[in-house]
Amino acid sequence: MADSTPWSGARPPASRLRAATVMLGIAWQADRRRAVLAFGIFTVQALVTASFAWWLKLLLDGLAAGETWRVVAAAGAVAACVTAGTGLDYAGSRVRMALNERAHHLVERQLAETLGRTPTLEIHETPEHLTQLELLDQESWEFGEAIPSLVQLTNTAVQVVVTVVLLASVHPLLLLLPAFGAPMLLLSSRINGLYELGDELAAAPQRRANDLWDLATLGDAAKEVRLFRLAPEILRRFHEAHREIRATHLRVQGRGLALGFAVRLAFLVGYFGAILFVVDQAVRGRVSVGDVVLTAVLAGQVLNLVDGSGEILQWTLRTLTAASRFVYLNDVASRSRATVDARRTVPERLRSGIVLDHVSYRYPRSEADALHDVNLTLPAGSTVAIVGDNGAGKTTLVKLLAGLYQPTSGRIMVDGIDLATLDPDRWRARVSAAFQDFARWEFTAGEAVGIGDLAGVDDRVDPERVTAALDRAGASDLLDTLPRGLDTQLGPSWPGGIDLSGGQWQKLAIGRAMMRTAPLLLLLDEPTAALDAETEHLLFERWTAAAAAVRRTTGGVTVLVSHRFSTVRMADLIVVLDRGRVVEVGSHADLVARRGGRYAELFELQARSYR
Ligand SMILES: Nc1ncnc2c1ncn2[C@@H]1O[C@H](COP(=O)(O)OP(=O)(O)OP(=O)(O)O)[C@@H](O)[C@H]1O
Repeated sequence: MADSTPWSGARPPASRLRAATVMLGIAWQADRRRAVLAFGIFTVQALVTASFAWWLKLLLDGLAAGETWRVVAAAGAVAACVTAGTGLDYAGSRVRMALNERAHHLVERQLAETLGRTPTLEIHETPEHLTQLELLDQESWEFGEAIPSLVQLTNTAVQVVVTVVLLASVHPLLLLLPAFGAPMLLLSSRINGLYELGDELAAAPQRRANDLWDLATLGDAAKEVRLFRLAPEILRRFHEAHREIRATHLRVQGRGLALGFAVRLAFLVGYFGAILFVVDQAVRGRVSVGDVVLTAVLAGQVLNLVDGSGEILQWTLRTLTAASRFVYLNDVASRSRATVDARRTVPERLRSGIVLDHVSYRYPRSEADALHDVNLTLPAGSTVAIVGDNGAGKTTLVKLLAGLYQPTSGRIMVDGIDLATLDPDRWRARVSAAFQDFARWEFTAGEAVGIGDLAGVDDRVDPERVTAALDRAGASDLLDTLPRGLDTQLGPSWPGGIDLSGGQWQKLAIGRAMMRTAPLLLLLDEPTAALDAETEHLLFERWTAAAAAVRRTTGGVTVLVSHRFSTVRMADLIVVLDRGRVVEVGSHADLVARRGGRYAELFELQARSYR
C-alpha cells in the first residue's frame, strides 16, 4: 500500500495557488456566459437570504405597533424573498450543473492532450503518477465547482457580515454566537485532509478492484475465467479489495466524522444559549418580539452559514487538490520534454547510424537495471536482430530506441545527436513499430491500418496507401476475408462489427507499421509471434527486399526481436542480450562459429528441436 501514498492528504501534489489559477482558468474557459450567470445568481441569492430575517422582524414589529403600511410592505418583501429564493435556487442549480458538465469535459480533453503529449510511458508506469491520474479521473468533474465555490465563498462572507450587523443590532452579546461556529470552520480543512488521505490510501485496493471488475465483466479474460472456473476466485478477491477500501475509509475518515460531530455539538450549545438569552431579554421588555424572531432566524442562518462555509471550504479544498493533481501531471508531461533542444532537427537520412553509449535503464521502483551499460552500434541501412531469453531486456531496448523511455544513464546517439535532445514527435514521425502486445483498434479495417501514418493525408485514411502497406506486410489475403474490405468495422461489440483471429489482428498491426515507407528506424518487436515460423520468415524476407532500396537512400535501420533463428539469421547484425547486458554481437556466421557462445548454444537447441 505504501506505493500509493506519495504525500499526506494535507499536502497537495502541486502548489494550491497555481492549482487555483489553473482551475479558475479552466472553469472560465469552459463556459464564460454561465460563469457570469452563476456569479449573478449566487450574489442575489446571498442578499435575499440575508435580508429575509430583517423583513420578518419588520413585519412582526409592524403588527405589534399596528402600522398597516409597514406590515403590508414587509409582508410583500417576505413573499418576494421566498419566491426569489426558490427561483434562484432552481436557476442556480441548473447553471451549476451545466457549468460542471462543461468544465468536466474540458478537463478530460486537456488531460487526454497532456497524456498524448507525454513522449515517454513514465506516467503509466510510475505508481505515484498513476495514483494521481486515477484520482483525478474520479475527481475531474469537480473543476466545474470552481466558479460556484468561489462565488459562494465570497457571498458567504458578505452574508456573514450582514448577519453579524443584524445580531449586534439586537444585542452585542449575540456576537458570541458566530464564535461557537469557529471550531467548525477552523477544523474543516483538517477534516477535508482526512477525506483526501482516505482516498489516497484506498487508491491501490481501488485499482485492484477495478482490474478485477474488468476481468469479471469484459471479454478479454472471458475464456480463461470460464475454463479455469475463476469467477468465484475473482469475486473473492473483489470482495477483499472492497473490504480493504471500506476499512481504509472507515479508519481515516472515521476520525473526520467524530471531529465533525463534536464541533456541531459545540455550536448547538451556543445556538440554544442565544435563543434563551434573547427570550429572557424580551420577557424583561428590553427587546421586541420581532427581535426574538430575528435572532431565532439569524441563529438558524448562522448554523447554515458556518456549516455551509465549512462545506464550501471543504469542496474548494477538494477541488483545489483535484486541480493540483492536474498541474502535477502537466508538470510530469513537461519534464519528460525538458531535455529537448528546439534547435536540433531529426536528420533527413541516417549517415552513420544509431549508437548506444553506456546505456542503462531501470524501471521506476525497480531494484535492478533492466538494461545495464549497453554499448552498441546499429549501422545505417542495416537490419539488426535482438535475441535473448525471456526478460533479457529486448523490449526495453526497443522502447528506448523509440524514445518511449529515457535512459537512466548513458546516451542514445542518432548520427551523433543525443536522442534526448530531439523533439519526440519529430523523431516518432520517422520511426515505425509493431509490438507483440499491439493494440486492437476497433475502427474500420482501413482505419486500423491507416492510422500508422496519418501525417500528410489530412488525417484521413488513404485506401491506396493502406492496401500497399498491407501488401508490404504480406497481409493482402486478409482483405479477401473481410466482408466489406477496408470498410469492415472491427470489433464484435459494434453494430456490424466482426472479430478477427489473433494472427489476423497481428497482420493488421504489421500493416500499420508498414504505412511509413521510409522510416529511419523500423522496430519489429516479435510482431509475428501469433504467426507460424514460415510466415514470419517469408514476411521478413519480403520486408527486407522491399525496404532494401529505401534503406539505401534513407540509411534506415530495422530492428527485429524474434525467438526464431530462421528469421534472425537473415539479419546483418545479431545482438545477444542476457539479463540486461550485451553478451555477443556479430553476424549469424560469426556467432555460430563461436564455440561455447550463447548464440551458438541457443541456435543449436532450436535446430535440434526441428530435426
Ligand atoms: N513496466 C515494467 N516495470 C518494471 N519492470 C519491468 C517492466 N517491463 C519489464 N520489466 C522488467 O525488465 C526486464 C526486461 O524486460 P523486457 O520486457 O525488456 O524483456 P524481454 O527480453 O523483451 O522479454 P520477453 O522475451 O519475455 O518479451 C524484466 O526483468 C522485466 O521483469
